[in-house]
Amino acid sequence: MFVPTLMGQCTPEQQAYWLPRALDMQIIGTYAQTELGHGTFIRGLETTATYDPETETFVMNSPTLTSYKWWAGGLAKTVNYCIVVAQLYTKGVCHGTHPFIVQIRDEETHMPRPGVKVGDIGPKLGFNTADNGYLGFDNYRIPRDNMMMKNAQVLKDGTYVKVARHGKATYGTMVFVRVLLVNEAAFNLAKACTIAVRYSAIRRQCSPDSEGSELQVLDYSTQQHKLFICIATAHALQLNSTWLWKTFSDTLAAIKQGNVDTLPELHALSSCLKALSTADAASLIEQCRHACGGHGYMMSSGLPYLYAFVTATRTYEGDYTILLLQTARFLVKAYEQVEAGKPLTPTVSYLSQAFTGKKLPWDSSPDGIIRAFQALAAGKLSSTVKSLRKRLESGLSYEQAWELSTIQLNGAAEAHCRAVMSQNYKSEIERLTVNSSPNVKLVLQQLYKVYLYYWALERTGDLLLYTSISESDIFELQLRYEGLLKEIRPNAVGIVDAFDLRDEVLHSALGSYDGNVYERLMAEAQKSPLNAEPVNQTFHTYLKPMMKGKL
Ligand SMILES: CCCCCCCC/C=C\CCC/C=C/C(=O)SCCNC(=O)CCNC(=O)[C@H](O)C(C)(C)COP(=O)(O)OP(=O)(O)OC[C@H]1O[C@@H](n2cnc3c(N)ncnc32)[C@H](O)[C@@H]1OP(=O)(O)O
Ligand SMILES: Cc1cc2nc3c(=O)[nH]c(=O)nc-3n(C[C@H](O)[C@H](O)[C@H](O)COP(=O)(O)OP(=O)(O)OC[C@H]3O[C@@H](n4cnc5c(N)ncnc54)[C@H](O)[C@@H]3O)c2cc1C
Repeated sequence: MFVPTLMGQCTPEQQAYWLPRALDMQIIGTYAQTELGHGTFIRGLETTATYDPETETFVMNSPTLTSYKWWAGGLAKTVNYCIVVAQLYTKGVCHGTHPFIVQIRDEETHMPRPGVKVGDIGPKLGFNTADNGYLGFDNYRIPRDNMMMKNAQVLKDGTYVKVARHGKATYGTMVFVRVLLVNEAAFNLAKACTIAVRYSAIRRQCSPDSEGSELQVLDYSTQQHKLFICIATAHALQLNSTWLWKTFSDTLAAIKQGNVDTLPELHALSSCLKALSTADAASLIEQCRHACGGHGYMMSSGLPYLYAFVTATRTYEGDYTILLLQTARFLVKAYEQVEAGKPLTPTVSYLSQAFTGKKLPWDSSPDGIIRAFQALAAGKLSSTVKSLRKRLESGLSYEQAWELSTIQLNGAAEAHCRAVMSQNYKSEIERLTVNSSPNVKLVLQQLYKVYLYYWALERTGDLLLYTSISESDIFELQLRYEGLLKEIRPNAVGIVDAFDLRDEVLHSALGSYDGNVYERLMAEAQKSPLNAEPVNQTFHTYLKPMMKGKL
């Protein structure tokens, strides 16, 4: 995050100075925004940067314990520089949060600079290869030029000058990383389902009849139900990630031309896609672990590490709930635009035909299901706006009405995101397979149908509310879904092999390409320190005395 922020928040002159040093690893930096007391609420950050025109410096200070920077990766022992997000004060006026480049350690000795308190925040659920740290300032001075001045400046005399064309320019790095995290979610879910599907092809357990041999667990419908949605979702996230990256790049290009019109939609998309992709990936990686029984619980399976790494992405770079609420803000505005007969931006254009007051006729084709997801999202949004307005009419303020409606707002945002993801998934597969062989087309179509049927069956309650789907339609869809799993089974291992993930990347005794699971599990077990000697010394110091009643 250090380099992208230098690129996004520095003037060209500042980039010319800092970027080569960062890219050359002469300086190592991190992005320190979150504090002990605040992560989500950026406007509530307490670290201060007060400009002193006498010395043309900013005085960095941590006025409270809760103002200590907390969490930044590499902060504890690795970095010697930080991008610090602090409340900017000049001429006695606070201008809100701004980014500053702050040296925290000596470039030669690596000792913390005087006035800087820095350390490690301690063990975490995962991510323990990163030294996430804390950072406090005691009236620590930095040169005026260390304020990142692309979007705002403080002149030598302390005059504050706003440069950015849009109010949230300083939030740009977060949008960039959120876009990257959708790809990260896809990549890690692909690893987990490669491990689980390969292992499920090796593992034999239970024989349906006394004479027969034990079945590959991948043959069981319940195992296919656990795992094939994981494969389908890995593809869905990858294709949405590529689509979102293009949307991001187009928006950035437009902003460079002075046009910020598409930024609100990008913020809404990056927020909900980051939220859903990281949450789906984390829960499906856990599902892959469930599918591998006891051996899935071994660190040597690679699955606990993947889960611990990915579940953090649901929180950092914007908590799941918070980001969905950002998307909901955008959706409520879109609803008002429909009412006013105004044009809509592409990803919410389906709303213009949605509020008919009638249930959408159920159509179980892939396009029909995508339309149903859109109807579901529109229905939830409409119901949410109705709740908001009912609360406003009761005399509540907008903030109070909004807060009371946030559960529904999040539901509407999640439904919208599912509809967008489903639409992108199908259309990207069709675009990319135009010249593919019939077999490749068939397999990829089967996978997006798994995704559509799975989520339709997960949302039958909502579909009954907003479409004409009947009990028998649901019964038929369930049968069709279960039949589709059986069609995919023969290709399942080939499909995960196609992720082309090397053993060194999988780090898994269960998922290695050669399938020698049991030999690898035993080999990993031998590495346990407890196997260094036949009798551990704790027998003599604890067990034996206890057995003799001497403890
Ligand atoms: C090479 C591959 C690598 C990939 C990486 C994988 C490995 C990564 C490994 C480790 C990395 C971990 C690093 C983690 C870093 C962090 O976690 S950094 C800290 C992240 N923190 C957050 O995300 C905080 C979340 N909070 C916020 O973003 C904001 O507080 C907020 C919730 C958006 C609220 O902001 P605010 O109160 O200022 O604004 P609002 O009043 O809600 O909205 C005002 C209007 O502004 C619009 N808005 C808000 N944010 C943005 C934005 N980012 N872009 C554009 N517009 C934005 C918002 O829509 C409102 O507009 P409106 O008034 O028109 O509705
Ligand atoms: C592994 C990891 C790495 C990280 N790396 C960095 C880094 O490099 N740099 C950095 O600056 N930060 C980093 N962070 C911090 C991260 O950005 C924050 O943890 C994240 O933004 C969430 O903020 P928080 O922890 O204060 O949680 P909070 O915002 O306190 O959330 C706690 C709970 O309150 C809820 N909540 C909060 N506000 C609202 C609201 N308005 N409405 C409804 N519910 C609400 C949340 O949904 C959540 O359920 C990292 C975090 C992790 C886990």
